[in-house]
Amino acid sequence: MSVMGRVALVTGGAQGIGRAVVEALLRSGAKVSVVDINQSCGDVCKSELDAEFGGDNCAFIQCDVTDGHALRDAFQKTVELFGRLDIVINNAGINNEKNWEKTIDVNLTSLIKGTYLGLEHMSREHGKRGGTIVNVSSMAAFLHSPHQPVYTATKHGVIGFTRAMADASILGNYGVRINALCPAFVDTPLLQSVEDEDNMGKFIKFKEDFKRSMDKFGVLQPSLIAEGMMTLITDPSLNGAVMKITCSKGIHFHTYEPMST
Ligand SMILES: NC(=O)C1=CN([C@@H]2O[C@H](COP(=O)(O)OP(=O)(O)OC[C@H]3O[C@@H](n4cnc5c(N)ncnc54)[C@H](O)[C@@H]3O)[C@@H](O)[C@H]2O)C=CC1
Ligand SMILES: CC/C=C\C[C@H](O)C(=O)/C=C/C=C/C=C/C=C/[C@@H](O)C/C=C\CCC(=O)O
Repeated sequence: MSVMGRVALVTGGAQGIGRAVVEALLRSGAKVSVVDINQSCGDVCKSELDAEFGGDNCAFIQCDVTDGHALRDAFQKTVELFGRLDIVINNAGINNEKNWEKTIDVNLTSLIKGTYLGLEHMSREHGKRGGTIVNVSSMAAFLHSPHQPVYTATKHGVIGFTRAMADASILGNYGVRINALCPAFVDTPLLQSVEDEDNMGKFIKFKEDFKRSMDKFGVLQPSLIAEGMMTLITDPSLNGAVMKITCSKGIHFHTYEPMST
């Protein structure tokens, strides 16, 4: 599927992985709505993207994804601005073991809301023409990081939810492909949260072990994550897929055994 002329909404799109994905989409001819809580970062992002890709191709919508009404408005505004919606990237995420309830709210609850809103705007069930959703999980879902138990739980949850919804989409003939992306460590501002007790909470005492884990597994560049993301967005054969991206194996897929009776 070509993304030329298609419309995408990317949560957490103002920096890091989200920003790299926004740029990849714009480069391929999509129009993109950047939905992010950070007004100043979003303003800088918007002016830089306007300079590179032209002013009519991208919008910044300031929105806290945990505010259900604001998130609904962000979807609506995207459709009003660009006339349609084809691609939803639920990417916004935080690492906060101290305020772990907020981590569940941002990383899982809001991602579920974003998926349901995406379906309202794209599913054949709602009289729409179909589309694609990618939910951002993490390799933490496979390595159950002892430095981030709640973060890890949210990323497991993202995979379970995504795979169940992908099956629902087939059963319900939604015409929407739903996939998950699991990067290992990526060089973004999120990595700085390892230094901060306000984020790590009582697990700050494992900080050095955490850093050893980053040294061991390496740190990826956001551009590679955007490359994997574009495959999930454009490959029509992918639904319920769980893409992993690691330094050792690059872009690859997790395989599941078929369910036995
Ligand atoms: N950086 C890494 O090592 C890895 C990151 N991930 C996941 O990738 C996704 C993106 O992470 P990064 O780009 O690394 O993080 P980042 O911190 O660089 O960027 C996250 C973006 O999300 C926005 N955001 C945070 N809370 C929000 C909220 N309540 N409402 C709206 N926007 C909000 C931030 O303002 C920021 O622009 C997250 O889901 C993260 O869990 C997964 C694996 C590894
Ligand atoms: C302070 C950092 C905050 C948030 C980011 C968070 O820690 C996160 O999501 C990071 C996850 C990193 C996981 C890294 C693991 C990498 C593992 C691989 O190299 C293992 C090798 C192969 C995988 C096996 C397979 O079948 O693919």
